[in-house]
Order: sequence, then structure tokens, then C-alpha cells
Amino acid sequence: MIGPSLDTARQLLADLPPAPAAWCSGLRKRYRKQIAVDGVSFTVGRGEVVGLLGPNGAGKTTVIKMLLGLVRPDAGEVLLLGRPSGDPRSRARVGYLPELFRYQPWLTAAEVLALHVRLAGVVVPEQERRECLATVGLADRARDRVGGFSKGMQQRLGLAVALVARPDLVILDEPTSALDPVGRADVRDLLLVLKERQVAVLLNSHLIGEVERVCDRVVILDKGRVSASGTLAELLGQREVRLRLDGVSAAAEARLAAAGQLTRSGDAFTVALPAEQDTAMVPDLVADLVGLGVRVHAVEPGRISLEQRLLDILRADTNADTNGDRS
Ligand SMILES: Nc1ncnc2c1ncn2[C@@H]1O[C@H](COP(=O)(O)OP(=O)(O)OP(=O)(O)O)[C@@H](O)[C@H]1O
Repeated sequence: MIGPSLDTARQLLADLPPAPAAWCSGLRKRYRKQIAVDGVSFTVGRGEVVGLLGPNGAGKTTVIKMLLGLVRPDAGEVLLLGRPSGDPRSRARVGYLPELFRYQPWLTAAEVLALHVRLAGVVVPEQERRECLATVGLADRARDRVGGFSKGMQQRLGLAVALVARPDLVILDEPTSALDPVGRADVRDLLLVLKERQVAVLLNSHLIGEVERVCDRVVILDKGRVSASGTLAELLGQREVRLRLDGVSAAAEARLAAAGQLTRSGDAFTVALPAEQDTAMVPDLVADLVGLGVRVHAVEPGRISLEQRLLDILRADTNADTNGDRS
């Protein structure tokens, strides 16, 4: 059988959807007796913002370093932008802010950016480099030496370094650990701009509120394994209604319990709605409660926070380990 011509094969490849921004499968890493990463697989789609969450020592930084080819995995595979992570063509399209960063103290901020642009092998005009420093709030420090920068200013410079070569994928390891509240809000805005520009982001952060606000998907690591992953809607699926009520009779309490799993703390009632139920039933519930003589002070439909979900998942992991040890 004669295969397709080279041109046809090229066309077939060109018509395929682009490879994910990052893909890893079965990553493992052990440091002496310590298993740091134990079979981790996930994908960051093009233009997707993915949060990597987990407690201290879960293996987040080790996974990031394996993605970038900075740590050699004991097992598993990595593709960045469709190419092996060590391939300079993919690395040049990836921006990285390490968890621990130090830039050449004798260089100015502008010189650090110019150096990184040259290392990436791309041409970025000086005006655009200046704009990049302005984006991270360092416009008026471009000519100052990095040695005199505060930790937060160095972290801002690190962000500029990660962004300056117009990457398709940005990997940020704790980008806000040294930043003040304004700096953290700036980074949040910056992430939203990247999302608009369809730049994929992998974000490792302990600031869960930040992750919840900007990420499309979350991967939760615990003890080197993926404990849970999915979109925020998938992970936080369960909706709830919080109410502040008084005059709650037994009949009213039964009506609340009929709507979903009920918890009570003083005058605060929380109804966790069944998976198939959404908050469209709230007006009927309130009308029925009023009909039963209840005084309704507040009604707040919502869903559990990512922080609460993360704690639930990590506690469930710990309980499973404890029970496993006993058996
Ligand atoms: N170079 C190393 N040598 C020995 N052990 C290491 C090394 N790097 C990481 N580890 C171990 O691997 C495990 C995972 O570490 P890692 O830094 O990946 O976790 P993390 O999730 O990024 O933690 P944190 O949130 O505290 O930054 C830890 O037990 C750590 O002690």
C-alpha cells in the first residue's frame, strides 16, 4: 500500500488541533527514601489557566521542575507545547517564575530582561520590554540595580522575566509569596490579561482565593499523587443555601431538611442541595418557611469554597491513610 504524499501528511498534521500547552503522564520522582512524586498525570490545555494546589511537601515544585526538564523524572513522560520538555523550541515558548529566584544583582532590571530575551532567542523591541516592566509595576526602576531591590520587587521582576518573551505557556511557582496585597491583586489582574490573550498558565499558589478567582481548572496534589482534579464547577459542584432564621418550628425544620442536608448553628441554617438540584428552588423554600411562621433575616445561595473543598479532600486522604494503616 502506498501511504499519503508528504504534502498530504503535512496538511493532515496542520489540520490537527494544537497539542496541549503541557501534558505529563505517570511522573515519578524519589529522593533517597522520600517519594516526592508518585504517578502524576495531567494536562494544561492551550489558553487554559490551571491551578496546582496542595499542602507543603505535596510535590508541586518537583512536578513543575520535571515539566521544565530541570529535574529528571524516575519515570513518566512530559510534552510542552507538543515537544519534549528539553527541546529548546518548546522551552523558548515557555515562561517560568521559580519559587526561589535570584537575579544577577549587578544588572539593572532592564538588563535582566534583555538578557532573558536573548537567552530565549527571540527579538523583543526595547519599547515592549519597557512595557513589560510597567505591567509588573517596575516602570520607574528599570535603570536600578537588582541588588538593591526588595524581595517583592525581585518577584515582580521575576514575573516580567517569565512574560517578556511572549510565551504560549507560563509556569508560575508561588508568584505572590513575597508580594503585598496590592501586588497580589496586580498579579491576579495580570493572570486575567494572560487568559484573555489565550496564554496558558500553570499556577502553583497557596492563596486559594486567588486560584479560585482566576483558574479554569485545578489539580490537587497530596503526598505526591493527584487527589482530585477538574473544573471549579466539577470540584465545587455542590451548591448550598445559607439562611438566618428565627421562629423555626419543627415543621419548618422538616421543610428545610426536605430541601437538602441540613446543618444548624444557632440561627444560621445551611442546606446542602442534592447534586441534581440548583438554587431555583430557593424562592419556594423561602415562601414555605414564611408560610410556616418563620422570620427570614438573610438568604444567601452559594457553593462551598475551594478552600473548604481542598480541606475536605486532604482530610479524606489522611483518614484513608490512617484506616489503611490500621487494617
Ligand atoms: N532536592 C531535593 N532533595 C531531597 N528531597 C527533596 C528535594 N526536593 C524536594 N524534596 C522532597 O520532595 C517532597 C516534595 O517537595 P516539593 O518541594 O515538590 O513540595 P511542594 O508541594 O512544592 O511544597 P511547598 O508547598 O512546601 O513548596 C518533599 O518531601 C521534599 O522534602
